[in-house]
Amino acid sequence: MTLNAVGEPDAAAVELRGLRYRWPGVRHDCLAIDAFVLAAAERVFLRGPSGSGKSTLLSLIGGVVAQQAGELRVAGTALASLGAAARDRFRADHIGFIFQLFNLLPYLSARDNILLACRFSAQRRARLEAAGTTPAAELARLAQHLDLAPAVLARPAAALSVGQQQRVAAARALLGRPGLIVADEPTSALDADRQQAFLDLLLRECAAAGAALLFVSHDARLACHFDRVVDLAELNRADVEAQA
Ligand SMILES: Nc1ncnc2c1ncn2[C@@H]1O[C@H](COP(=O)(O)OP(=O)(O)OP(=O)(O)O)[C@@H](O)[C@H]1O
Repeated sequence: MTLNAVGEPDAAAVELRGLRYRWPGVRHDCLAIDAFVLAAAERVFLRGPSGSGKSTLLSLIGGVVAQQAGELRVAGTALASLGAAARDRFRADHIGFIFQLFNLLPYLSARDNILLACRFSAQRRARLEAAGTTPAAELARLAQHLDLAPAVLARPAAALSVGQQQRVAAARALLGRPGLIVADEPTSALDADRQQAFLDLLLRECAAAGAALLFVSHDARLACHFDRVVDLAELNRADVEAQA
């Protein structure tokens, strides 16, 4: 358990109860989860067969889609109490997403891609200010840890290698110290050595920022680096076979 500035336990990074979700036009629930908690600063490896609902769960946690039943809290806030625009703002403030294909803006420089995280979130900027730093200084610190040289930061995202894009996506997720980092198969495009190096960096930065990490991967070799392994096929009571 982690304590906040006034010595109280931090709210769980994610807390869900009785969650159900059915994609529009589909006859079966995609997700039916009785309970799942990701504690503040906890690191969970989420696995499950293809089609078991991992990306759907991440979309719900990120407020990209809205749950149809049950309770879903992120950093203590019930997402059902927020409209779509407020969920977008909440995501920008509190969640750093790293996607499988990184979702960088190709014509913006690596530096501007990373700074976007703070441009869209006053809370991220405020957290850095409270820590006595600035987005530019924090970017420089992260870039050094993530082995992104100034010449690389100046290049358009479209001109970066896959490994560089991945580290830029990680810096963008981490900038402004959100309490939750969500990573959807971020290592699938890398060879084994670079997967391990990237995971080490991500775990170190999450620990330094006190951020919880929800990491989706098919690669069981990475699971030993996490506090807990969760198998969505066991957690999810929806009839996934019926959806196939
Ligand atoms: N936009 C959508 N509309 C309708 N059905 C969807 C949509 N997105 C996903 N699904 C369905 O929801 C189920 C779960 O998909 P999801 O992408 O969450 O699985 P996953 O565990 O992330 O799979 P993978 O490991 O292959 O990425 C699948 O049956 C899929 O076809």
